[in-house]
Formats: sequence, structure tokens, C-alpha cells
Amino acid sequence: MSNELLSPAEMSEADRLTIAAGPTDGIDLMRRAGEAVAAVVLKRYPAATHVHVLCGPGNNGGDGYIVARILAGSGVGTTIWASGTPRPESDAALAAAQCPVKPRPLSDFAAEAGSIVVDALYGAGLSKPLSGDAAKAVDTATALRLPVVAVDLPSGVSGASGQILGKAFRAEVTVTFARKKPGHLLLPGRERCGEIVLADIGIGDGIIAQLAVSTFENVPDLWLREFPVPAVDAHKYKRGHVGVFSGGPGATGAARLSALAAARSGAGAVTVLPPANAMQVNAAHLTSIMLRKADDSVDVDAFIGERRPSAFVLGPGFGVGEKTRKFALALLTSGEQRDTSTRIDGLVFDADAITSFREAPDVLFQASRQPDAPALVMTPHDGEFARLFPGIADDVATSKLARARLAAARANAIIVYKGADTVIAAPNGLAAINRNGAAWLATAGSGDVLSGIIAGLLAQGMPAFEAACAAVWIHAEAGSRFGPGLIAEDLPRALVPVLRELVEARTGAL
Ligand SMILES: NC(=O)C1=CN([C@@H]2O[C@H](COP(=O)(O)OP(=O)(O)OC[C@H]3O[C@@H](n4cnc5c(N)ncnc54)[C@H](OP(=O)(O)O)[C@@H]3O)[C@@H](O)[C@H]2O)[C@@H](O)CC1
Ligand SMILES: [K+]
Repeated sequence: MSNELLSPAEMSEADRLTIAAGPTDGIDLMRRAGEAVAAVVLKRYPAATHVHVLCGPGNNGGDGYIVARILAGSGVGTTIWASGTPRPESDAALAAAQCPVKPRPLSDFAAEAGSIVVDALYGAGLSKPLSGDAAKAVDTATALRLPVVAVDLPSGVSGASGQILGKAFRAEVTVTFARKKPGHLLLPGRERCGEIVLADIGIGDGIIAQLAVSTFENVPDLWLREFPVPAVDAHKYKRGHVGVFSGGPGATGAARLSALAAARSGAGAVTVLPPANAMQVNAAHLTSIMLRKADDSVDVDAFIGERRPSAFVLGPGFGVGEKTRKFALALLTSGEQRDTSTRIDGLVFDADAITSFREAPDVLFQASRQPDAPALVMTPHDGEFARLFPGIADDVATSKLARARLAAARANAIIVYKGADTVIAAPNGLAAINRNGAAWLATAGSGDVLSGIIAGLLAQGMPAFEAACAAVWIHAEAGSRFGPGLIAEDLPRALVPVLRELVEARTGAL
């Protein structure tokens, strides 16, 4: 698997383990890193009149000295602008000593139109905001619109968090090594990386496996083996039954969007559960989706006992308040009285189900912690996240990845922390960062569809973390492929080609 994302600490551990295993040593890794960057520069910018290599004092700078040596050796006009000097006897010092291009001070950095910049100032070792000559170099490159090729990360972007410390370069291409880092996927860092090229520098899969990495890019490889494909003899209830709670007569659309998405995602049966006064309006809009009144928890209990649903969506259009809290807690604690045949596999709480607990989140978290509680997936956007996890949301020094992980542990739930860089985190520390979304998905009702997909997959027995990751990816993929003009009503149908490809990939992989 090559979808692991390595923190700076994990990357340096991979480096250490590789060197310890031999025969590769540090300078070999640096040479391969520099060669990979130089190859990208030569291939992508054959017409560049001049290359300015900016070298920092650490190993990122060391990679830069190798790049400069190769480019100069290939006949490309090359200037090195250095900030500080490498520590004596370090790999970077060796790389600098072997480089025939004499460095000039970064404070004098000047460039001309038509040239390009290789940014090898700081990578994994970025330790403070960019300032002084480095910040000035960012301004110069930006003002002259020079194409920037970043070594490992655009200087100023934190590899761990994607945050920008002070200022950062905006690269056209970022060449990174062995595996991507969270900062390549999390915003705003992602926008500064441009295209990401992953270079093999000889850190083997066996070394990465030893790191027991818990952060991944959300790609199908992560969850495809759990993706449900119906057995030949499947009847509709074997394919899972999803219940979706509807709001009152003026707020029923969200539930129907969720319900349709759950059905498209493969749930064999889906029931919309409105209060009595919203039965008619729902009935007028539903065909294959079933309908049943759910005014109170007695109705919900009867539904569970008779129809054996395996997953529920609660929240979209449902309203904020006591009734929502009651329904949520009843669903979470329903396992206590039930035998395994009426056990609910999974719950998706979104929108109003999240906001309803803003005054007393611990009541929700305690319920989800009970041993018999169904798996819970919550899908907050920024505002909902802040309502449910005030202490965590306020900590702006941490990354979105870290905040999602803390929230998942606190709530004992899978947290789908939505946004252009959606993070999915589990209470056991596993996390994935999504990046196949597009701005078209930011449209009313899009989140209701996402909740429905998650529930559809949960109902078919997909484990909750994998179901959430798969749903986020499928939803984003369908929306990105649809493109301009997308409205939430389009999404359930737009899922079809994406699902077809996944089923083919899954059955091909069986
Ligand atoms: N690990 C691997 O497998 C491989 C790693 N490789 C390469 O090594 C890179 C990591 O190297 P690295 O650890 O030496 O850190 P690096 O990014 O050069 O920065 C450290 C230096 O910069 C300084 N500094 C930091 N921020 C600053 C700021 N804002 N303003 C001013 N100074 C600042 C910092 O100062 P200090 O924090 O000590 O005060 C220190 O002197 C990695 O990104 C990749 O390119 C490859 O060769 C292949 C194999
Ligand atoms: K860099």
C-alpha cells in the first residue's frame, strides 16, 4: 500500500531504519532525492533559461545542492542562493562540498523572467515562520511569477499540518519522497504544492510497514476489500435496511435525499420516517422508498422490532431540540434491550442531530460509549464541529487531522470532519484525508446525500471507518465528475458510474 501519509517524525524514522538496514546510507537517500527533483526540472522546464536553487541549512538544502550539481552538469545555467551553511560533516555538508556551483547569499536573491526556482530552503524540518531573506525570496518569486519546483514541501508549509508558517512558496510541482505527508493534502498547504510527484528513493515498503502508520490518503485501496458486493442469493433485507428520519411538513427534502443516496449505495430497503403530519408530503415524492410514521420513540421501537433496520440517518432537516436528543439517545441505547437479530449496526448523525447536543455534548458521548451502542458516524462541517467539540475546535495551533482524531476519541465515534479537505478519524486513532472533492459539492443538500451513502454502506455490513471513508470518496468522485451545474438532486444518480467501477474493481480483485 502506498497511501500512507508520513508525519515528519515517521519520515525521519523511515530514514533511520533504512540506513540501519543497509547498504543505503544517508547521502545515497539524499542523492536519489536530488536526482528525482533534477529529473522533474529537466523534463518539465526544458526551455528554462536559468534555474535558481535556494538552499537552506539542513537536509532540504542538501537535496538542493545535489539538484544544482546535476543541472549545472547538464549544461543548465544554475545559481545557488544559500541561507546558512550545512552543519559540518552532515550529509548536506557533503552534498554542498561536491557541488561545483559556488553559493551566493540568499539575501542577494534576484531572478529574471523565464527562469525557474527550485525551493530547497526548508522541508520536514520547518521549525518556525518564514522571515527575513526567506520571506523576501517568496515575495520575489511571487512578484515575478516564477515557476517554483518545491523539494519535499514548499518552504513555509508544515508537513504535519498543512498550515502556513508566516509565508510559503506556491509551487507548480512538489517532489516528495517515499510517501506523501499530511501537509500535502490538508489545506491551505495542499493549494501551495501544485502537482505532487512521489519519488522512490529506496525506502522500501517493508520499512514503511514497520512504522505502523495510522494516517492515510483516502483512496479506494484503503477500503475496497470491505466494499460490499451483494451475493448472488441476496434478497433485499440481506442487503440491509436503512431508516432515515424526516423533519416536519416544511423540511422533508433532506431526508429524501439521504434516503435516495442510501438506496443507490446498495441498501436493499430504505424507509423514510416522518412525523404523522409529514406523511402526505413525503408520500407524494417517494416511489421505491418506503414510508412509516415515527412520531415518538414508541413508533421507532416498533419499527425496529418489526422491520429490523440495520442503519439510521438522523439529523438532516429534523430540527434542533429535545425530540432530536431523545431519538438520538434512544437509538444509541437501543442495543441494551435487543437480541442480536434486531441489533442496529450503525448510526449516522448529521446536521440537527449534532447541533441538538451543543449544550450537553457529554450526554451524547456517554451514550456512544456504552458497550452495546451501535457504531456511530458523525459528519460535522466546521460550524457543527465547533458546536460539539468547543475545546478542540478552538485549538487553532493543531491541525485539522489532529482535531478530528481528538474529537473521534472524545465522542467514541467516527468523525467525518467535512470541508474541501475532509478528514475521517476513528476513536482508535486511524485517520484518512480526502482530496478528490471539488467546489461543485458545496451545494445545499450535498451533506444529506453523504449521510445517506454512509448509512447505505453501514447497512450492508461495511465497518464504520471504512464505510465513512468510502462514502466520502464516492460522494466527492461523483460530484467532481458531474462538474458545473451540480445540485444535490443530481448526486444519487451520479453515484452510479462510480459505484459500478468500484464493484468491478472489487469483483476483479476477489
Ligand atoms: N528523512 C529522509 O528520509 C530524507 C530527507 N531528505 C530531505 O531532508 C529534509 C529534512 O531535512 P532536515 O530534517 O534537516 O530539515 P530541513 O527541512 O532541511 O530544515 C532544517 C533546518 O532549517 C532550519 N529552519 C527551519 N525552519 C526555518 C525557518 N522558518 N527559518 C529559518 N530556519 C529554519 C532549521 O533550524 P533550527 O530549527 O535547527 O533552528 C534547520 O537548520 C526533507 O524535507 C528532505 O528534503 C532527503 O534528503 C531524503 C531522505
Ligand atoms: K522546500
